[in-house]
Amino acid sequence: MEVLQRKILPLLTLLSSFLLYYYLNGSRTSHNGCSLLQHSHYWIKSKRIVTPEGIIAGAVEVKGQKITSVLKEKDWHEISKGGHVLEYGEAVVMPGLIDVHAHLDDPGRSDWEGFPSGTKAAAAGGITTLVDMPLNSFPSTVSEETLKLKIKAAEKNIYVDVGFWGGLVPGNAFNSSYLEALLQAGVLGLKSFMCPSGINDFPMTDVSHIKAGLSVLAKFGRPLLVHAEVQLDSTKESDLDGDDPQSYYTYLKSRPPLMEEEAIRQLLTVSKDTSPGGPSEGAHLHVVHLSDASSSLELIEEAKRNGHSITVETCPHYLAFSAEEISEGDTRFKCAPPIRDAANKEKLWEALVIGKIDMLSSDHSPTVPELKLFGDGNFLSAWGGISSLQFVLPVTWSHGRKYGVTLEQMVRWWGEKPAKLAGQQLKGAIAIGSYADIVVWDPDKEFYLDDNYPTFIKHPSISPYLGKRLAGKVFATFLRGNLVYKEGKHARAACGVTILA
Ligand SMILES: NC(=O)N[C@H]1NC(=O)NC1=O
Ligand SMILES: [Zn+2]
Ligand SMILES: [Zn+2]
Repeated sequence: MEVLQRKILPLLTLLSSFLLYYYLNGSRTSHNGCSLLQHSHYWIKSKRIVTPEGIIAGAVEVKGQKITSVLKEKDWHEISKGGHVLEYGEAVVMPGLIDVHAHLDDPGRSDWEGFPSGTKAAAAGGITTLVDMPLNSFPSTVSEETLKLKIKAAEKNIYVDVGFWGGLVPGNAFNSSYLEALLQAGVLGLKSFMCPSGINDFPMTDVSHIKAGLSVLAKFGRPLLVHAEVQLDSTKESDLDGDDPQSYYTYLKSRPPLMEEEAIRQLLTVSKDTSPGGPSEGAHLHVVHLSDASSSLELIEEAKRNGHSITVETCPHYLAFSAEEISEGDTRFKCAPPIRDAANKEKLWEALVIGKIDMLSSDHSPTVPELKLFGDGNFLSAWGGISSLQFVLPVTWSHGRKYGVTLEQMVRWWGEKPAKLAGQQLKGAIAIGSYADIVVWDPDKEFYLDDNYPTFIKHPSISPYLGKRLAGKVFATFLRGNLVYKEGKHARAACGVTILA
């Protein structure tokens, strides 16, 4: 008995004060494991909060899932007494990124990426909402049934919110009730390819399919996203006979800017249906991953001037890299449309900065390392797709700084515009009533993306960003009020939700 008193009691006292300390300091995770923070009512305080009304020094109040107030420093002191405060100093507080173009490959190809690793990478990169593409998973999301398989695969496996695009393919394009069932089941819009997609159960569409798709989308007020490249007679494989498949220039030759230009020219013959008073008014056309900054972009400008409901995105890889720097056989850089020369890159930045390009997306399209064919470095047969999901924030910022990019522009390209495209009114802004989807990051902090950097994508080795020095480090990511990521660590439970229209 005396032993018990002398030895065990002090230990118990120590243990309970330890537990009490953690409880009071809020370092304990939430009871359901969704958050690394115990509080559900708190303030995020910083000198640089990016709001729709400009950058302010102040605090954002979060209660449950929503932002309940946004106050300037001078007004904050009075009201906040007693509340839990997360002090972030000079770090930037802005809306979590919305990536409207990611291939997460679940179900069916989770060896390529999958919902758990893809959404963990997103959270670590400051992305709080992803819209998953209908292809690269198996089966492709082209029907109500296949959407249900997506949703089932996502449930309890996603660390950020995930919405879905449905596929517009020749097999469903002229069957309006079938397409309506897919839209009613909750896809945020449709996606189609004007050239072979590289995926057998996702065949390409022509403008007649696209015209039919737009007329159905008009009833739902949702967009069609199009991969705008068409095959030309002049770019048949046979014309490349004798060209070195390990040379990036051979690949460039196989996909000239004219492929984009011609596709967009064709698209505009049907996007005019979306104009006010047109037969598909209410529908919207969105050109994904534009690479050609010359004629293709001019055509889109013309369509906008003529009242078509049309927008365009480009991706960080077209803004970060140029053909000149891609080494022989380095298929990490292979994507479609291809990364073009440095002069084109300059023009893309210019168009983005002045608003001719509306927004950014990752087009994260990973695969298994074997399909990148690093052994023989054949650009013509390796998988085309850039792995980038976790890095888009620092990549955009690091390269954008040279072009005078502002924090407000970062929010426009990665928050406001993509939220609008995906129909998410409660996302993409630090505003009262919006979801508390927030990223806290340091724009000045530089780092090497090396082995010491915590990466969460499934196959980091296939990403062309590995080994690069970047600026812009994510400290913390909040999703619907939950602190889901903090300095290399995720909340235990996968508490993202599926977003259905
Ligand atoms: N299927 C697929 O992901 N294709 C994508 N990859 C790429 O580089 N461009 C694409 O459209
Ligand atoms: Zn594409
Ligand atoms: Zn894609």
